[in-house]
Amino acid sequence: MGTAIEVRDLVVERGRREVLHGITCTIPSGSVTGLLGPSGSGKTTLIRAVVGVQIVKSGEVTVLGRPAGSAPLRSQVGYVTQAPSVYADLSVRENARYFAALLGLGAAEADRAIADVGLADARGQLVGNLSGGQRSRASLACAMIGEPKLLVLDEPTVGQDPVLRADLWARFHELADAGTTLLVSSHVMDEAGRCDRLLLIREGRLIGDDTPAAIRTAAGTDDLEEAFLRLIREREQVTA
Ligand SMILES: Nc1ncnc2c1ncn2[C@@H]1O[C@H](COP(=O)(O)OP(=O)(O)OP(=O)(O)O)[C@@H](O)[C@H]1O
Repeated sequence: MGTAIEVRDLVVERGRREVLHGITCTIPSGSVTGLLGPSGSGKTTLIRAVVGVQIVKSGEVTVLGRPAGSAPLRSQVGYVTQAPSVYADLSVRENARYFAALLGLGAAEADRAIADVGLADARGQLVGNLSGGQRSRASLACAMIGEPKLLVLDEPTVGQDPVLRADLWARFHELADAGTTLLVSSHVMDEAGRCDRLLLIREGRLIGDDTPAAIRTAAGTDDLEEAFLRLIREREQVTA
């Protein structure tokens, strides 16, 4: 398994305050990596650096062997922000066909992506009339068109019911099995166990980078939420 993302000594300032303090990690190809951490810990900032839309103070981010944000990566990286990025005045199908057309792809690709996120029955509806959870899935469908090699998803399951969340996670793993790399942020600990690997971030620092099983073993608990808390306490003792 190769490396899809390599982050080295990444320091980022936002609003003249340092919010990432030297992050180093590698993310393997063809896997689902979860980026977990409390609100404000720096998940979105790290994601933005990976996608190449974040000004960085120092350090390096390499994606699929190229500097993050470089032009050849544009068709290979799908990014879904927390705010759905679809057109409210177009239907689900029109949105998907528009994004497919930008990549030189046809209606079949668009329809497949819509079905993949469970929106086939709502494909004719205007996005502006969808529920919040449906709108997020419409945005996800558009990012999945063209089978990008890397899919970066910022809290993709917020607002989804348990059945849909399970379906989406199953789909993420199917994509990973087919070779796609997924980086998925969440602050919901019960989703952490669904990932192949976890990056645990707190206050702009990585405090865990391993498989869920290894993190549970290291922390001496089966409960990932408790494991995260123990890692935080250990850190605080080390730095006290
Ligand atoms: N545009 C901005 N200008 C200044 N500071 C910002 C900006 N965006 C985020 N920050 C700060 O950067 C830090 C990290 O924010 P970030 O959005 O990366 O956290 P997060 O872990 O994604 O949070 P959440 O789970 O709430 O989305 C926070 O302290 C936040 O206040």
